Amino acid sequence: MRWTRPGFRLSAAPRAAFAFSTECGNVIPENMTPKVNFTGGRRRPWVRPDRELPDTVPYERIRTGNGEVDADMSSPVLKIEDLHVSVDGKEIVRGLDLTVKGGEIHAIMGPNGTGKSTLAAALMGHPRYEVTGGRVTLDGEDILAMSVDERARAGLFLAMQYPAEVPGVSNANFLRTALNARLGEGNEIPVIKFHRMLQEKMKQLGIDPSFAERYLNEGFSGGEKKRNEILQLAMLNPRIAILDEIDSGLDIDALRIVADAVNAVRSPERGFLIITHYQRLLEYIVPDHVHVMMQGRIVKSGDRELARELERKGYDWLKQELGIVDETVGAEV
Ligand SMILES: Nc1ncnc2c1ncn2[C@@H]1O[C@H](COP(=O)(O)OP(=O)(O)OP(=O)(O)O)[C@@H](O)[C@H]1O
Repeated sequence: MRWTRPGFRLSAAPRAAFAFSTECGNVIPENMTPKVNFTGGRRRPWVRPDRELPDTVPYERIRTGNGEVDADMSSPVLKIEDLHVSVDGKEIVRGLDLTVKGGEIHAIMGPNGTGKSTLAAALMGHPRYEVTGGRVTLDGEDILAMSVDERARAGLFLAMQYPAEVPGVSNANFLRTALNARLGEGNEIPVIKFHRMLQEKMKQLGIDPSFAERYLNEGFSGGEKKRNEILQLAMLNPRIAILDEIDSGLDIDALRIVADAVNAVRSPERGFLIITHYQRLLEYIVPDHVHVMMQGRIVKSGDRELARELERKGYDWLKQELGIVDETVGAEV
């Protein structure tokens, strides 16, 4: 990806790639080609139904009248098997297994420093987080073999705990670039349709229209950044959405608005992985499964009752039950 100021130019780059590369100073190749070398399974590229499809692609892309991505009508399956992730040579995620299917909401809870954000960043392909073992597939396709950009186009989305500020790139421009990259070459959304859609979603989320032309996250309050992440989710229509602490920094009303927005995009075609510290969010966004992460792996799973129990009792009872003395990833296991 390339962008310069003033009169910046931003080549095709979905949001996560952009944010990660901004954060990490990486350069994403300017001429990114759509991923079409699928060899089977249910993955499909986003091409117009009236276009000839490559031999290896068993289906067409579906597009709604208002230009929204409504790409895959199939239910996605994200499968994580024995995942190990290291940062700077230190193993943080230590053998994690999890399957998220379309229509499901999985909440991941756990004490500070147990590897939750590391898991999210590694799934999205943050270059600092090195996957040292295990397997992650989306509908059978090897996610780990894909670039950040390809993961985003395959339908993975990460709402980050600390969204990057990008001076020089307006929110609207960024979103249109990301959406067009998601739609694929030749299927770009017309400008007017895009702005209509953007205004509609901003209204739903209670975001002031002036935020469209403000630089991405620059000077946004913590809560505004989080709402903006959900705006991106609502616009990009991902298949698997990973939300890393979207509730932090939100006041009670904003929490409700954000939760309503997530509930509004809940569907059998979309799975959610929600990282949170607070049971309150899970009263609004009711999860199907709740998992507790300690020492870089899932140590207990249950339903929303588990979140309530954690709220009442804290983590100590669980540590005692499981015989865990130090839950952080720094601890020897
Ligand atoms: N980019 C990084 N550089 C160095 N260390 C890192 C990095 N990312 C994560 N870590 C380390 O990995 C460990 C787990 O961090 P992580 O942010 O994944 O935990 P978490 O469970 O999300 O914590 P919290 O609930 O506080 O957000 C911590 O010790 C942290 O310092």
